[in-house]
Amino acid sequence: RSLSDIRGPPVPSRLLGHEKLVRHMEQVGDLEFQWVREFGPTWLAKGCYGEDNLWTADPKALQYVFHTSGYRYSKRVVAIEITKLFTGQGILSTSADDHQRHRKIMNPAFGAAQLRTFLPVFRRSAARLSQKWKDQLQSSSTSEGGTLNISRMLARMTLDVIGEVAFDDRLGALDDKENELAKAFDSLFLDSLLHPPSWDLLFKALWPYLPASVLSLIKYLPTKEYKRFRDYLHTAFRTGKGLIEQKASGTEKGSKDIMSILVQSNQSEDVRFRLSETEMLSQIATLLVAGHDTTASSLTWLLYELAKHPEDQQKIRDEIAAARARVEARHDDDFTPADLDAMTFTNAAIKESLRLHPIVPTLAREAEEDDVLPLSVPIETKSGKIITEIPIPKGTPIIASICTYNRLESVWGEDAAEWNPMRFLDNNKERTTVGVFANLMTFSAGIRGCIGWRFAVLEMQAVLTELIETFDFRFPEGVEIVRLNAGLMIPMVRGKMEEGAQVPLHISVLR
Ligand code: HEM
Repeated sequence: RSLSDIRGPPVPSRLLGHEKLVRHMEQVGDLEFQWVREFGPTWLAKGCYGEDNLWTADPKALQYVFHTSGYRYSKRVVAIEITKLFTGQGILSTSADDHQRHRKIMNPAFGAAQLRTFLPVFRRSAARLSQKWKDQLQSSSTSEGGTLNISRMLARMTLDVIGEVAFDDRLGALDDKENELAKAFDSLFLDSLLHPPSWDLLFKALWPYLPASVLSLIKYLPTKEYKRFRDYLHTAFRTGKGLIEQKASGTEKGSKDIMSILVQSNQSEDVRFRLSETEMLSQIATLLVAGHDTTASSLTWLLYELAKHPEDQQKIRDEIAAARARVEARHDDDFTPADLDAMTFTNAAIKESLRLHPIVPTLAREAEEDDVLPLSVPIETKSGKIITEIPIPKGTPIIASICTYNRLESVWGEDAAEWNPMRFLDNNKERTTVGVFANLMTFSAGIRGCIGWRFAVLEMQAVLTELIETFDFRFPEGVEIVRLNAGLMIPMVRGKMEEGAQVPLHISVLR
């Protein structure tokens, strides 16, 4: 079981391997797209200190690692420890046994029936955002509209949404520039994880060898990265403490928000399997992070694509108008989840944007035991063999290139790198089924797949319909958006990186 016969790019540094190259590449996916063309969807690259990292975008391999194998491919120490810095001991940073316990208690809050009750909140919040943008446009632009950075306000709106549906709390991030949580979150990942220096990469590569007592001190390191995470966690815990006390006091009986369901679910669990208070607080920090910026970024990329493809934007607007007519004919106030699901082109556009812009571009796992990784696309080894399985030694890191899988020509066709929502309406194509949604890896797959994917899709549908009914979006001339990798994929304007995350769009009001 050696990976030495697997091909891969030449190693630029014995000490840093490909790690620095990958973490400093100009745009998400640039190197991986090139490597797939050269070596096929599975290749070998080096981590720090010469560690073998098996990269794959192969559908069968991904499904095997993330879905079929259960917990046999675990999260890596570095990923867990970094996640702990901003979510504490929540579901995202747990290992196998604990994870099962967390997931069981959280599942009831994410069922389809529960989700339906959130739709009015999504729609109300989207309408508030519309009004906010209208006010901003009125004060700053001509009758033809004006240019706004959409990413910032979308993030504040989704923060308000998660506050309301998860904790039944009005965070007020959209209206309050000084909102404490929103400020603690602003640029958190950019400040902490973008372009890490060599010392940090080498330091983190040592974490798997440090005892737990030393790892628990990492959060106190005085650099900006660790301080930002520490401040965020502190703010999230403070916000969460009051909420938990409120819910546990029983005054909230019958509440349908995520946290109330979680508290009830926890109380009805056998004492041995309950979540501790710290774990509950960590869940709040986790939901605040995982449940808002992810959806906001995905909506940002969707509006960016629609601004670049005005003909598709119009198609969506027409579809919304037809659905609106049906809603009015039955004397309803607003769309139901079924109305939103029936907008076929709109949903195809949502899927296409999630495909091209997965905001978690890579995920790492580690083989718990010796194993054989199956491939759907055979690869040629250095010695000239064509193989469809790779024997892998215990401990091998598997790096899933989600952004590459989502653009693999063998899955998506020759135009895989292009925007084409129609691909999701062409049902004749035979496809593998990877991931939890639409054959995409954007929400990951299997037992650790995104618990909130239905939530995110419904929120995207609800917000998109409001915004496309209300505004016309155009992409401004002379602007280029680049996709930076700060753990999450962040959009920035070329030449204006110092201004942080932004997507400026020209917006005019339609109604
Ligand atoms: C478009 C939006 C979203 C995307 C692209 C996304 C993506 C992901 C991905 C890739 C993972 C796996 C992470 C890993 O293995 O380390 C994940 C996990 C998770 N997501 Fe999402 N997510 C989104 C929205 C949401 C929302 C709205 C919520 C909650 C309201 C949420 C809650 C979670 C939680 C709790 C986990 C951990 C699940 C577990 O470990 O069992 N996500 N998400």
